[in-house]
Amino acid sequence: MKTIQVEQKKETLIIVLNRPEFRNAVNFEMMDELRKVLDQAKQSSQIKTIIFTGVERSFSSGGDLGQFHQLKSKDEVKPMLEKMGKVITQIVNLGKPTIAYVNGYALGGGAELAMACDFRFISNQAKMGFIQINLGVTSGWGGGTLLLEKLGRTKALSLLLTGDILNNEQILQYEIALKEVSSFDEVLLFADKINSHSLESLQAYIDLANGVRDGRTFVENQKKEIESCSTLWESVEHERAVDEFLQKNK
Ligand SMILES: CCC(=O)SCCNC(=O)CCNC(=O)[C@H](O)C(C)(C)COP(=O)(O)OP(=O)(O)OC[C@H]1O[C@@H](n2cnc3c(N)ncnc32)[C@H](O)[C@@H]1OP(=O)(O)O
Repeated sequence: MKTIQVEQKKETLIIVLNRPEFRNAVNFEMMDELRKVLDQAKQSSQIKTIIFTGVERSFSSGGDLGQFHQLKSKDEVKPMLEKMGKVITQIVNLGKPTIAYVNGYALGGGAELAMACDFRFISNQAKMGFIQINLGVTSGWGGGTLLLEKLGRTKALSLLLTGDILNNEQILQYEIALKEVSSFDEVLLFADKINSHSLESLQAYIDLANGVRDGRTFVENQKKEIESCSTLWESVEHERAVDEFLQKNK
């Protein structure tokens, strides 16, 4: 892969955006490579959690302005937005837990990518901004909608309408990130903790969360819970865990 590095550590797939000379800006090639690797991650029974991060001092500086500024008309730019929009949808509907480790700048489309993940961890160097409005446009990959969904109207609009760039402390105040960490290992530990559970139970919870996001009714989602809980009841993990508890308390 030319624009991303991909490494599997136990049951976690780590995708590192790797265009340091452009502060990890997303270009067409990166979109293709992300699409391919995410397809594989979705299918693989060996991968439970996916982490996105960037090389050096940046998570991602957003869309590649050099490449995309050549797209002048609405008809030219729309396919680019749709292409990356599909990658964002792929992440959002991956059916497995996803984490963004924001290790530096996440600007414009870079912030949209980070918002596509279930969790965001940050370093003390993290800076996030929906700066599209400063360039006279809006978010265009779905990240504005994700920000509104995750932060609520007031907080999200305050970022989208001002184009402000938040530092690490402000990112935490806005509750955009779960935690600031001092090293990537802490993010891996969180992933390992998730991965200690069965893929089926992780997928069931992700499906439940997506059901709430997509406006499934309570009764529809409750049916999903009854289905997943009763299916997992028959699993070896459940049998063993309850046996252990009962033995311990004899
Ligand atoms: C899809 C729509 C969108 O995403 S709109 C948002 C687009 N993104 C931006 O406007 C952010 C542009 N970049 C920056 O503000 C800065 O580069 C940030 C990320 C703050 C890093 O600053 P700093 O560490 O000082 O690096 P620098 O500006 O000297 O950049 C180094 C080289 O990287 C390049 N670069 C940076 N960002 C992009 C980008 N988004 N697209 C294309 N190239 C980018 C710079 O041009 C610079 O290149 P060079 O070394 O001068 O040849």
